[in-house]
Amino acid sequence: MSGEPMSLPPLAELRAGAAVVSLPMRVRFRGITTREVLLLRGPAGYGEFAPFPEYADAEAAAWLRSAIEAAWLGPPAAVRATVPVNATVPAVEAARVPEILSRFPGARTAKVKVAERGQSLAEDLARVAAVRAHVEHVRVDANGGWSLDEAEEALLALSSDGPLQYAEQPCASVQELVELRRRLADHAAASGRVRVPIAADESIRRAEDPMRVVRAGGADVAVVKVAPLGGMRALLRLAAELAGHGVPVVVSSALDSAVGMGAGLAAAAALPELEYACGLGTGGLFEADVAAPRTMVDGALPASAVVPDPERVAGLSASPDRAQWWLGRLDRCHELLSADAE
Ligand SMILES: O=C(O)CCC(=O)c1ccccc1C(=O)O
Ligand SMILES: [Mg+2]
Repeated sequence: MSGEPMSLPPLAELRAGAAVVSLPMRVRFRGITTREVLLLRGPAGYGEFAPFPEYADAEAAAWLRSAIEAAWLGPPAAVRATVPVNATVPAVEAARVPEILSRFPGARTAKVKVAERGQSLAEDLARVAAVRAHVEHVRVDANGGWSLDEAEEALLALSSDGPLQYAEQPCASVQELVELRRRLADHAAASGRVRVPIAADESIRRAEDPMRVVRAGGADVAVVKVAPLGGMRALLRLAAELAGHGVPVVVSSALDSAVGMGAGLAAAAALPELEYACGLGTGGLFEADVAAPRTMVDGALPASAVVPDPERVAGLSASPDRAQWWLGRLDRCHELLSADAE
């Protein structure tokens, strides 16, 4: 299924190089304030196994495949040394926008979270306006939080005083994305303005998903993440297939630690075409990380791997019961991958 033959290391080898950390976040994001990560050490470097806790083992197994690729095989050949990234602005009040943007020095693109549960369109409009005052290209991410009608209304309002680069997952289902894209095309034709492009994120989790949403006519752009897709090489194969359909990709993080970010940056650095800034700048959302933060220069990050700092890793160690939980998950996902390989 993964294409590239890569033999599965024995479980004992994975366990020997495993460390579980818990990273504190500066702001609540995706409903969480700490991010747990299991680091793996292999002959080619480090890998990150960090599926969100609520994911089932079958889905989490793809993340393990990705971690093993990073630590046992290493990155694919790069065609660029640095990767432009976007600022990621959580659903904070507009007054906090300058403080958030200051963590992304030189970024010319910002992604703004919208449609947060319990918030209003007025708050989204204020947050996006505050971002527009500082950043050239603005995209929004609703995480599927709008109904079709809400998305139509919100996107027209949010693009009334400046273009949106795209709207990421405005509605939850592929069908809604298709219909929204149609409605937005009608508005564009009637107003003479450009249509707001749609990017699919949550609609793309497994390797077969992106082609499904693209064929249905639900996406102009594909948000792709290394770990859920099963690794850097799996992402590159997908990007090539999408390029054949005229759909560019945006490589993003899944709130990765500095190690996991290395895999995203390496995949982005290996893409033949890179049209958009990548969502790989979220390291700044952590209060502490397993390695010194990469330095963002002119809105870009170096694509090189980092080595976790043992002192930081020790200081960020998860509690013994959380570490046990992660090791149990590692065992189960390893078992799933070995059944797959038979
Ligand atoms: O794309 C970015 O700018 C950062 C990554 C990001 O937003 C994200 C991180 C973890 C989980 C979900 C998402 C998301 O894109 O919705
Ligand atoms: Mg998203």
